[in-house]
Amino acid sequence: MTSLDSLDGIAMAKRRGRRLEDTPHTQAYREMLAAVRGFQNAVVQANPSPEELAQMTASLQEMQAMLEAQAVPEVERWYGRGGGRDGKLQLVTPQLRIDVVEEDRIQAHTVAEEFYIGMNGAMHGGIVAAIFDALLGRMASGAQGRVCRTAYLTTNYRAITPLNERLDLVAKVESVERRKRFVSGQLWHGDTLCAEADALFVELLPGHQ
Ligand SMILES: CCCCCCCCCCCCCC(=O)SCCNC(=O)CCNC(=O)[C@H](O)C(C)(C)COP(=O)(O)OP(=O)(O)OC[C@H]1O[C@@H](n2cnc3c(N)ncnc32)[C@H](O)[C@@H]1OP(=O)(O)O
Repeated sequence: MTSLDSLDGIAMAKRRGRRLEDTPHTQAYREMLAAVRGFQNAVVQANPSPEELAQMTASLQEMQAMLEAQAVPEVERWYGRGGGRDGKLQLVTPQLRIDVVEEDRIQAHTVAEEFYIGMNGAMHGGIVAAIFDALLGRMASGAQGRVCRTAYLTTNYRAITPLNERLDLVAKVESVERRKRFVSGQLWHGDTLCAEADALFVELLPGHQ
């Protein structure tokens, strides 16, 4: 099964949402993902020579083939799992670290590395929105681990979001109507409000993808 073959959304989310157990093997996977993050940061900052580029491309193609030989169906993958206070094993956003979890409020922080650059030292706006999607989605899921999907997410960009600096995040449940959770969030750099978002998450019903 590939990611194109889908299970019931609730069943998939319950299996994929579990924290990845700690074994030497999964620890090695965590270390590889951390190395990929480091690599991504180096890629966006370097202009290598043609010889270096040819060498790196050949190495990457070799590594890609190793990974492709070990591909597993989505439901068995370690990527996207994790959970806990250090967030998920993923590369889409900077690592989000959850500091406080309450029933209707979450506090978290992150530091976005160079890979997430838009222009002129500012974080890419799509990444800001992706951070809110992850954090507000976590808020909507709550302690019960409700399986929700984003129906809409509106982001307002108030000031540039700097890279390589601590950013503080807060998410709140504003209201709940049946399956709908209206959630808001803010992203701060010190005393500066960089961005804020509001979103609707709808809880899935059995049988929904
Ligand atoms: C460290 C932190 C990181 C950790 C992260 C862990 C957590 C990870 C979290 C990751 C999170 C990432 C998550 C992602 O990124 S999910 C990926 C992005 N989202 C999607 O792909 C969702 C696509 N859309 C759908 O699947 C359906 O439309 C959904 C499921 C949303 C609703 O279809 P469904 O058939 O189920 O329901 P319904 O149509 O009967 O509607 C139900 C109610 O909702 C109201 N409604 C619906 N849409 C809208 C709208 N746009 N504006 C206003 N209202 C809207 C509607 O009027 C009705 O209201 P009412 O009549 O009841 O009053």
